Amino acid sequence: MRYMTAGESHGKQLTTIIEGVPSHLPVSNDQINESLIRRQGGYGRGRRMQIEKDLVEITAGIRHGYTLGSPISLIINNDDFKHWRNIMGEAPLEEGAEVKRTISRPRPGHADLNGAMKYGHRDMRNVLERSSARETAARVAAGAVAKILLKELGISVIGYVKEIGGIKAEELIDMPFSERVKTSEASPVRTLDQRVEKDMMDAIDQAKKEGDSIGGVAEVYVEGMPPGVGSYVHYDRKLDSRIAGSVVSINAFKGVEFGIGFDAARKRGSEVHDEIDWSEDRGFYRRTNRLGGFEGGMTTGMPIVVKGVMKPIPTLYKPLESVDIETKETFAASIERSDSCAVPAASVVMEHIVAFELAKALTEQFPADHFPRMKAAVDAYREEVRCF
Ligand SMILES: Cc1cc2nc3c(=O)[nH]c(=O)nc-3n(C[C@H](O)[C@H](O)[C@H](O)COP(=O)(O)O)c2cc1C
Ligand SMILES: C=C(O[C@@H]1CC(C(=O)O)=C[C@@H](OP(=O)(O)O)[C@H]1O)C(=O)O
Repeated sequence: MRYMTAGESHGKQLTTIIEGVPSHLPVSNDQINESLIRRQGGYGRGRRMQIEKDLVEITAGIRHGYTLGSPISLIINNDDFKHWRNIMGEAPLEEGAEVKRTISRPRPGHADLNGAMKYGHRDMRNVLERSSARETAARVAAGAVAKILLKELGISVIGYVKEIGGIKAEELIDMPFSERVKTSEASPVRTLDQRVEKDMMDAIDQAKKEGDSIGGVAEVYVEGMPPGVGSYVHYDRKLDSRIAGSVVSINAFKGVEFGIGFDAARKRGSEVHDEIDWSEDRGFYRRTNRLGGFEGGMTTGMPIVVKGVMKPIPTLYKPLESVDIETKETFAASIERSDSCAVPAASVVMEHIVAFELAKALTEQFPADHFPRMKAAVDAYREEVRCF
């Protein structure tokens, strides 16, 4: 399975094309829309989210509610496009006319300056339109299809917030999956720890009041992955490394941890590794899950626990200084609108990005042309490893 996306933030629409989804998988607009709506929510978002109502249109690859095995094409409209029609250049420029409102002031923390140098753009709108996190809507659509495949195989994935602006949610290792879903959905900041929810909201409000922004940590929790998915035999088949790469590909994500993560650097081996045990009904399992579900680039069969670190939003009402590429003069950027914290929304993005990597790995490991055949193979493998 692989996917590509196209679309500018204020352009007409976003497009996602997913290739390699098995045939005969039931997929509905409603399931994808549920994911898109979840991504738009969360405390700390700016005015743009009041304009957009992300809904998917399926234009290829699905008939009568089932996948065909051919590429799936998904479209999401940008409702804001109607305000940007002229600036986005729907029609070619007339002879001698100039593009209106060109951007010559690169924003610190964004792709603007490096992207302009790389692609030779003097108007940095040509960079920022595509580097915007608006694109994560298209990625969530791909992840929503992956989540459907995983669910049919008995694998559940949920993302939530662990930390915002230094306020940490408690580790709730024993919280059941369904509780994680319910609690995070009911929380305005999508945390599992209701006691810190208000403090997180206050921290967002405070940052916003001061014209600043804050980041945090999102966590994705996965139950039901069979052991041995991924591989140790070659670097680019290690599933933890693929997940790490895809998490850092989310806009503003700067780091990844599995299980106890960076704490492992400060502990002894006996406090880090998970002892192996066996029982008649479970087969082999680990007594603890400090390594977060991976050993040797493969799943252990224990829950996958992965964290992603998101930097504070770079566009600030309290402007940072930069240099105009035309005048070479220093300026302090003033802005019209921005999110002040997008960690709650990004936790939903991360959930879908991890889901896609898991579904992709499973389609590589099991026959994946026809979903019922794939499911039979996964079920048979589960039984084989349970009796190992
Ligand atoms: C869901 C989400 C929403 C975001 N919203 C904003 C925003 O409103 N303003 C902003 O400056 N950056 C926002 N960002 C972050 C920028 O897109 C990102 O920092 C920028 O493209 C530079 O990429 P990098 O931080 O990965 O280097 C958002 C990121 C995500 C995941
Ligand atoms: C549009 C989305 O996020 C956007 C991501 C973003 C950025 O710079 O990354 C900047 C903001 O857009 P605008 O400049 O139009 O206000 C966010 O709203 C979205 O998540 O759908």
